[in-house]
Amino acid sequence: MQKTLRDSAALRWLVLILISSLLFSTYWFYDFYGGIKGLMERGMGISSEEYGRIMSSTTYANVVGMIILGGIILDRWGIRLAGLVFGGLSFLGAIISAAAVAGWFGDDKSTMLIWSIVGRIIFGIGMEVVCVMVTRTIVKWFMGYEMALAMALNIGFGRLGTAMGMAVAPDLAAGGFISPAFSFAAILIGISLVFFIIYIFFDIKIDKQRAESGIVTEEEVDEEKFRFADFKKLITNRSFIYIALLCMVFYSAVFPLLAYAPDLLVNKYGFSYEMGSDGEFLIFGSAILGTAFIFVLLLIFGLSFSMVPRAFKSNTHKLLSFLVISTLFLGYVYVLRDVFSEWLLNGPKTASLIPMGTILFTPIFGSIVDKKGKAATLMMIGSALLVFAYLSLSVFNHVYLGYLGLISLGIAFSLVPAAMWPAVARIVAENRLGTAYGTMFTFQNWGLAAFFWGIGALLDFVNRYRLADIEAGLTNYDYTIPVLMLALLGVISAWLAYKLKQADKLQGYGLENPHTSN
Ligand SMILES: NCCCC[C@H](N)C(=O)NCC(=O)O
Repeated sequence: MQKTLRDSAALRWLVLILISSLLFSTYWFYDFYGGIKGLMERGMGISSEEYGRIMSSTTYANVVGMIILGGIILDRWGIRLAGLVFGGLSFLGAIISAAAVAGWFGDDKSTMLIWSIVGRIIFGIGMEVVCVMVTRTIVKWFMGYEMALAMALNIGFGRLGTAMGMAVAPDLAAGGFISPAFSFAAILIGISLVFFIIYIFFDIKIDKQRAESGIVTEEEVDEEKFRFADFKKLITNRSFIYIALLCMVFYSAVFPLLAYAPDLLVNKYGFSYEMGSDGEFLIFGSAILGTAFIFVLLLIFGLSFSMVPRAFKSNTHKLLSFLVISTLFLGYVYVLRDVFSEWLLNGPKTASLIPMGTILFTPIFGSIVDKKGKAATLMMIGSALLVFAYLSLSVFNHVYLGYLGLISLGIAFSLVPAAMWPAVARIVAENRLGTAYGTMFTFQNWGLAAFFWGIGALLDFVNRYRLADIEAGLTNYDYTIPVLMLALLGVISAWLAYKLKQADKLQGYGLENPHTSN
């Protein structure tokens, strides 16, 4: 058979970097706000409820079906045009948000708030469809090759964006000026769009080659398309309903918390927002470059731990490679010990370690699910860990219990997605997965809309008699009740995972069975 561009490993990985950069930059923009929540409140004069409203607005178009509509548009227009339009929308939304906080539309609070919301709505439309488009592109290039690895790397780039956005934003907003943090995040999306435009040349070429060699038939393309009949079938399938509800409730307990986690650590445990010079690692005199370097190395270690030993057949080689990576990792931690000990007292840096941890743990749990199965049980355990995490971070006041809570949260955030997304592939036929993910992301956005806003609103409400003192810096927000509310979501998630396990017993999708025979 005639060779195409995707038969070259180097080109496949180049394509992955070009398109995953969009995930990196859009996850960065989505999540960097958490690192500067306190600075935004002071800089824009907004309350926690208003901060929550800005975060929640990311989902407004998606709660009324924009992701599904975006999926249909993606089917009709294809990767190139849809990628440009939706990537362009996320860039436009980011520019509007950056212009809003820079005071371009007016520097009074309500103008900045309204335009920030407009920016986030437009960004949210683009971002979610970009996620679907990037996944499609990976399938196009990696089907029959290293698809699972490519998907893991892709989500790793996204998590790296989240972590770096949260950790670096306060450095960019030095002196309390939040505008540079917004402009930088918007520029990142612009750069990744340039990468996407470069990708388009490869996409045109491979489509030509595939057409010439007759690899893609019309029916094959049609198979992937969204159909309302599939949608109706999905939402009447008991197992799918439970897993979609679990997706909504679980992510509602995790993503919104990330938007408040640095502020929670600052207010509850007295962590800092801005980094002292002891915690700075400078490269060419720049703390931002230094932080970026530390995170990129963490990513490389995370991926090496989970992928290099697995690549060897013999147990001796597996063990040897694990020992070599562990030694290098310990050396890295030792050299940076002073920096890390400062980081663990800084709100944004500590919170950013949660998404970083998932890069290490998600592939490990993924391979456990492959080998041992027990997907529904693991989702129950992950949800129970959420309950522990949020009890530790709310009703108790000891900082070490707080760290333990954050670690549990990181494990839950790795365990549930690692078990959930492959489980969907067991419940739903492969050629209907696009519709299934679009539907689940829509449910997810309903939950996110409520809880991004709800945490901020509840925070203002329970602290209503102390708000003036909080603004004056005389006292701190009490996060107990808002975080306790998230513990309740953990309980509901565990119950939904249990119901999923029961439904699976009846319907026989085999969620508890291993994916591989060994
Ligand atoms: N903070 C990034 C938001 C990503 C939203 C997206 N719908 C999603 O859930 N992706 C899967 C994931 O686990 O990130």
